[in-house]
Amino acid sequence: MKLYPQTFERRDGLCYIGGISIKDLVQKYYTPLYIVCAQTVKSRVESFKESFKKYLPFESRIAFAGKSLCVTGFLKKLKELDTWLDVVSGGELYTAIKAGFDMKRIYFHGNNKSFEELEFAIKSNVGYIVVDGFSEIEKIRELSKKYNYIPCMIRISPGIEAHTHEFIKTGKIDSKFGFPIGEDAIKAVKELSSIDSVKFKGIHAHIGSQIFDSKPYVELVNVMFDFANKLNNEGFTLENINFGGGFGIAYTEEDYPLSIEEFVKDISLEIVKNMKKYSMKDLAFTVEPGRSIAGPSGITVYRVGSIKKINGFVPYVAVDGGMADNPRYALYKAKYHAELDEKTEIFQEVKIVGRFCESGDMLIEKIMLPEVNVGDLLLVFATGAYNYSMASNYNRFGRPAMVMVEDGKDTLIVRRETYEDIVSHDM
Ligand SMILES: Cc1ncc(COP(=O)(O)O)c(C=O)c1O
Ligand SMILES: N[C@H](CCC[C@H](N)C(=O)O)C(=O)O
Repeated sequence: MKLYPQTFERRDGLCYIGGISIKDLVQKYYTPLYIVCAQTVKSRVESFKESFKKYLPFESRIAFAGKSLCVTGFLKKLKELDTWLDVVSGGELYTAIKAGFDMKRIYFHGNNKSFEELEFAIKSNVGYIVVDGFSEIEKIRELSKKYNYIPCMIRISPGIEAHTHEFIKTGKIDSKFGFPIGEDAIKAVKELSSIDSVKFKGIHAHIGSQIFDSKPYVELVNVMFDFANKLNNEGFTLENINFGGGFGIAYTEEDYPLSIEEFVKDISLEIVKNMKKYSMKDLAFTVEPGRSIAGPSGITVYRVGSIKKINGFVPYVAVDGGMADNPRYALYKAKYHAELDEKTEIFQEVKIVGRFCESGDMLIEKIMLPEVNVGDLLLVFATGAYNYSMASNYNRFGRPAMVMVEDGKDTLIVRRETYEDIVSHDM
């Protein structure tokens, strides 16, 4: 099934991932449990790389969007796979440092970076600070008194509407992110370049997330080249154009996003056309996939703790997690696919709810499952991105553990939070 991580399989009535039975993993690490399939991560990264190699005769960079899953163990895996990285906070940057990431391969984003975060990034020698607004330019001007090399790009809002959830559209002109393309963006480049320590490196845009087709990207490539050409005409040279992330994934059988290769092909062909049209050279191109690498690599395992049947209504199946480890239904009415660990024969429609004190604490509004009993293990698929990274301690539940599996080996990359962890910040 397209929603399964690559190494997921059912054998003799049990589910396996990375060559290990989920029952065994749960015995060792309890529930809820996030499981990451390293093989899927690897093959999705390779898929980006191979596709660019095939269709783009220029340098390409795959910068993993840390916001989708930023934990040391996961970033170490990406480092092994030789990716770049996009971070949006001092905390994500610190995690990258802990993972031993090459700082030169980091893009530092954010619409309201603090002075301290900017200084931290400059001191850490990050590859690029992606400047997001005029207030940030003033912070950089101040920092230039102390530091003599500040590599900057600008984020532009390109005026492109991607068809996705309203909350995750970011390319519109009326957006909190970036400089509106046109006069403002040109003014930003001029102001930045007039600062002695600043080395202007290029332009970036991100149009939104969970996008299923390549049309808005093709439009984006054209808009970015048109703008790059304007900058060239004003005397500015660029070394990098970054098209952001947003490549959609399937959460249910009804989702049909383009494959990684299809996205990359369409983007690359448009880049090639534009390079010719404007006779440009010596440019590197970046994409920042988060969800499309981390998402399909992860599953979450819960244990069913209570079942409530109400005459004439769909039964409630409550698991030992919910909106604090996966807030995406509460935020976006996001849909997920789930299955039971040891049973496959479809039997009834149920609602999957969590254990948090909120009626909107739902994981799946409606799903057909086999007969469910208290104690069963429920697997929710495609939870690798924006689950752990958006998790909270609501109701003072600890965040679940995360384990990475590969070739029959399991590695704990996040330990389960204890009661002590939960009170550890209280004074
Ligand atoms: C600047 C930037 N790059 C990349 C991403 C990654 O998006 P996605 O996880 O949809 O690929 C986002 C948004 O999440 C973003 O804001
Ligand atoms: N930061 C991304 C969206 C992240 C969406 C993510 N939080 C989700 O759960 O889908 C953006 O602005 O395009």
